[in-house]
Amino acid sequence: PLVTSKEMFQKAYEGGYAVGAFNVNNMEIIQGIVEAGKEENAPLILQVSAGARKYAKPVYLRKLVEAAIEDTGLPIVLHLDHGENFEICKACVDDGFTSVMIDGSKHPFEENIAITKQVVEYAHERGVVVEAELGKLAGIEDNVKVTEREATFTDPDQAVEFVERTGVDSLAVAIGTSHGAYKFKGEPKLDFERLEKITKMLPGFPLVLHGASTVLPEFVESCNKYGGSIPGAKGVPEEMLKKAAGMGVCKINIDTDLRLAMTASVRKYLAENPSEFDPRKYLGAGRDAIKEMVRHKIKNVLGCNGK
Ligand SMILES: O=C(COP(=O)(O)O)NO
Ligand SMILES: [Ca+2]
Ligand code: NA
Ligand SMILES: [Zn+2]
Repeated sequence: PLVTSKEMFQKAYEGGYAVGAFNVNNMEIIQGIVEAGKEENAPLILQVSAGARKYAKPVYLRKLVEAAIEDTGLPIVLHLDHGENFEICKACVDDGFTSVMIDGSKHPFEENIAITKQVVEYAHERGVVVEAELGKLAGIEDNVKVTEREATFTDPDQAVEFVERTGVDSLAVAIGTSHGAYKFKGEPKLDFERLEKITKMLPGFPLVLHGASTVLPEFVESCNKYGGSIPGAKGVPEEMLKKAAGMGVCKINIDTDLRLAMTASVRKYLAENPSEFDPRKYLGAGRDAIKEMVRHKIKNVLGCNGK
């Protein structure tokens, strides 16, 4: 059924595991993810960004998610990822989403609180849960000195005040991750002391980890081998994700690993089958790769299989 993440996160928190939040843009991506969830009997969060709504049109994504629920009977959350303003959050609440993120992290603290409260009020009245964000995800570690970079991370004391004043249901925290395939220049590192402190100060409160793709080497190598060029791509080691899942993190966002699984497989298929031109062949190969990757994440990283 279509569900909110309320119970999902409570169970995840108590069970010391996390639920996967996978970005969706088309049929094959959704099918790959949902097939994996079915095989592992896992709850799923299918998240739609503003870009996905523009690419596929809201109605197609909504109907595809409805189809996934009808086809599998899994508990599935339809979530808006990185809602930039009240309007898009409202549109998704009105559109039947069960969860929305209002990403006010680029605003000053008080503005972030104000816009988040506005979304919480509208969403809660309609039984929809809200994710917000405090702190800025680090950009690529270019010439930003560590101290400056740390300054953009989530402040634990502010997090407590933010949650109390907004009534938000979950909070995305910045502890060193960033979006995309180039997360670290040097050794991957997350600020677990900070995560520990936030977890202790907000016991039982669900935290969300963005920018959590591992940037799986097998797909990076395959992309580069079959005509791609993504040198130096690097993500979050799976051991770190497991550690975070055992703490207050209940939702782990994965988009880049989906993109790499699809892209690596399509490149490989086309390179190995030059005379093939049936989209079902190469999109099917991408779908299979996504399914296997998501199964691996559910079983070996998130721990939400059979939950
Ligand atoms: O946070 C994410 C995805 O992050 P990745 O780029 O690491 O998959 N979406 O909101
Ligand atoms: Ca943000
Ligand atoms: Na957890
Ligand atoms: Zn994100």
